[in-house]
Amino acid sequence: MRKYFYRSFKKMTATEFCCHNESDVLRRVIIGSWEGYRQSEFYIEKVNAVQEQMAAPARDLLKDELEGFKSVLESMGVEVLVPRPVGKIVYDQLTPRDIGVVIGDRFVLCNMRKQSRRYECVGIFDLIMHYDLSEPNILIPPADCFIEGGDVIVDKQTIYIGISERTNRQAVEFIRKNFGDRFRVVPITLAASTEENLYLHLDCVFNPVGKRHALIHAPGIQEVPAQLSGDYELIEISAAEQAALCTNVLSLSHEVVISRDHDECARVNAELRKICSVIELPFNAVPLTGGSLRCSSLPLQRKKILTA
Ligand SMILES: NC(=[NH2+])NCCC[C@H](N)C(=O)O
Repeated sequence: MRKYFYRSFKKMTATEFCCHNESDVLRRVIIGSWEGYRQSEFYIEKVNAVQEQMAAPARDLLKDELEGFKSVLESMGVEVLVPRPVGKIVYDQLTPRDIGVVIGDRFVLCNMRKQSRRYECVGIFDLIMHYDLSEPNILIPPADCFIEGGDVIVDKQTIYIGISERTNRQAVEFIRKNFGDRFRVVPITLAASTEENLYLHLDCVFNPVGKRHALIHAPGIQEVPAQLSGDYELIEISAAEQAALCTNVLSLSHEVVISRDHDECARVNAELRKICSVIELPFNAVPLTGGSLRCSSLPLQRKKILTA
């Protein structure tokens, strides 16, 4: 295993993009917005099996839980931004993770597979367009490249990319071309979803936590790359735990993680408590749409303190 050490890094301006590690200290994040959820029946597209099978969450519960998420983040010193409701053509802005991703000091604006999510990014334009003309820091992938942020994990000088229902091989080429000089790029092909388990994005089956651990549901990956067992101490997640989206935690640092307070996540939370502190949050509404805490958050800035 490679050795890493921690040190404090240069000061960042408020608008700078910065994400080098999944568990660097979170400074600035966009979270899901419940406002405008399912405004117009006409534009609703059930985009995954969970949405097909479950009743849609109540707006009041979405509001309470997302406001609870915001309060916890703010109490931990994180600046929280919320997308502006786009309007009736976008029925769901609960999981901003997928519409963009910060890699290093650049923002990739994602090409979404599902038509109902194609214009979701309009809600975050005000939050990402900073007019520093010296720096082309927002990348737009080519038209044949589908990529969603839930399939992209940046950690320890590596970009892991899930090849999934939503992200294709062209995404790997695009990422290699733009970031290959600075990051190792490791594609991970997800297994086909089963009746019980939806393997929608990489972060539903794999997620680094703490300094050197990672949560993993190996059956959700076609072939687990050797790098993963080399780089991490892996914590295995059962099928029932995967279905409850137990991998989908949000790291605030390598010392603190926010996880779902749910019976099915109790064992995983106990395992996590051995390596960091765990803030357990009631979060049952967004998971009825197929995402959990990682999906409901889009980090724009993490203080880079882990260097090789
Ligand atoms: N990063 C994630 N796992 N996101 C989950 C997204 C759920 C969302 N409703 C969709 O199906 O597109």
